[in-house]
Amino acid sequence: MTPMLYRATFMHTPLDPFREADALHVQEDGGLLIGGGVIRSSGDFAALHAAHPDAPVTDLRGGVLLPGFIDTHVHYPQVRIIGGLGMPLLDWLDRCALPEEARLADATYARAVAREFLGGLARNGTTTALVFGSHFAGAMDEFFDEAATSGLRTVAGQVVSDRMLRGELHTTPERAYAEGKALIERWHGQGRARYAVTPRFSLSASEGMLDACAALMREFPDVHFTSHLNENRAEIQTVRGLFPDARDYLDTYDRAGLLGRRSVFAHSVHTTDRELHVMAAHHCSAAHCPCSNSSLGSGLFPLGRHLAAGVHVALGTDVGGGTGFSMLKEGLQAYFMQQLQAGDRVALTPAHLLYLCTRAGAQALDLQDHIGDFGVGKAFDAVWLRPGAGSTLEAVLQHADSAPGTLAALYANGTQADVARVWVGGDPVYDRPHTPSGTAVPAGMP
Ligand SMILES: O=c1[nH]c(=O)c2nc[nH]c2[nH]1
Ligand SMILES: [Zn+2]
Repeated sequence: MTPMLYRATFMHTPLDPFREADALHVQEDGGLLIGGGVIRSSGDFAALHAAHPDAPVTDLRGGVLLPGFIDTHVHYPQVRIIGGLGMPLLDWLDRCALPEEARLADATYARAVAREFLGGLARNGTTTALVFGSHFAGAMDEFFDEAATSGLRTVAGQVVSDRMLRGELHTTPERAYAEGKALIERWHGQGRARYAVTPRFSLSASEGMLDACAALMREFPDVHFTSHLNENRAEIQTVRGLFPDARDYLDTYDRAGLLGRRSVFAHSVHTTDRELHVMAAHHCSAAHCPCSNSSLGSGLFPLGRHLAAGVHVALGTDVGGGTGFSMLKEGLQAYFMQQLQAGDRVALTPAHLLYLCTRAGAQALDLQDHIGDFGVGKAFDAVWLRPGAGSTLEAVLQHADSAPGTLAALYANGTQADVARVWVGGDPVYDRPHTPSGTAVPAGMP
């Protein structure tokens, strides 16, 4: 297949800015040579064009090309209930989330929701997501089927619970195991789909249920694991009462054998030093969800303590406790929340925000060798941000005097409307309606 040459100003973070200086790599008027959906070569456009004069050129000047965003915590059944403001977690679950999740018993309803959900990801430049699924196996088949059509990368699993929710959402450990096994055999590794074993949280999962999850993890060692952890004080108190022998919330998962480098715990707002130490020792990741934490009033995520303990951190939108699919907004909110920290503040730079939205997510999913940056050999998963003509963001970018300044402006001002085109594995998965081809470069734009 003839390779394609993409001409763009691109930025990415192949290094971890929390550990290394100069993690933000910027290529003004750059080129990315793509063959078979993979980056074959990268650098200065003129040099690449001279070396590959026959490669067709896609001109993406007049904007910025970034690696596709990676959302490490987002609920598929909750897309229609975004915006349930004014409640703490457990009330919000009872009043907003769980009644809607029960509706996914209907496969036709589930399919429509899956389509809306996947469309929301793609329109916002998210190319990979760790997706909290539905309690219904049938709804997961609908989801994976729609995900294949969407072209997005998804790591998703049936959510399992056997107490404290609503009867319709409960299952048994035996059934959870059997349905999970069938779903893994049907979907894990098919195209761009992967499976995540997903007990909702220890509050709604008995020891027997967590053991059933662990049995799946043992039988299929390359699947992922995700759940919630230490989001809300009332939740933590309830978990303490349900697991009197556990040392803490994390221990409820640890005792079942559910911690590993593919384990992602959402929220981790009130996590103790002991728990952080154990998470780091097992190479677990935390999915920080700052919009959700703000909306549900869950608390200020202790990023500094996670980093100091060596716990890997990525970002999640947590739709629908969160407020939408935009990873730009999520990054900005992460920055805001660090600004509001009293003592333990981590000053997040634009490079940190880009890293948290891209490569950090890849690492949380143990997919850092395949996605997350524009290194040679990585899949071409990308988002082209190009503000609309006459927009405020266009005006700001025209006057940005540095690459970090441009990136900061994208986080401060960028929305779904600025996402012009999105690719996964070199395949276009979203094209903004009525987008000019990208050949005309507004004066002053990068
Ligand atoms: O933010 C959250 N959203 C949920 O749906 C959920 N379920 C358990 N814990 C949760 N937290
Ligand atoms: Zn969640």
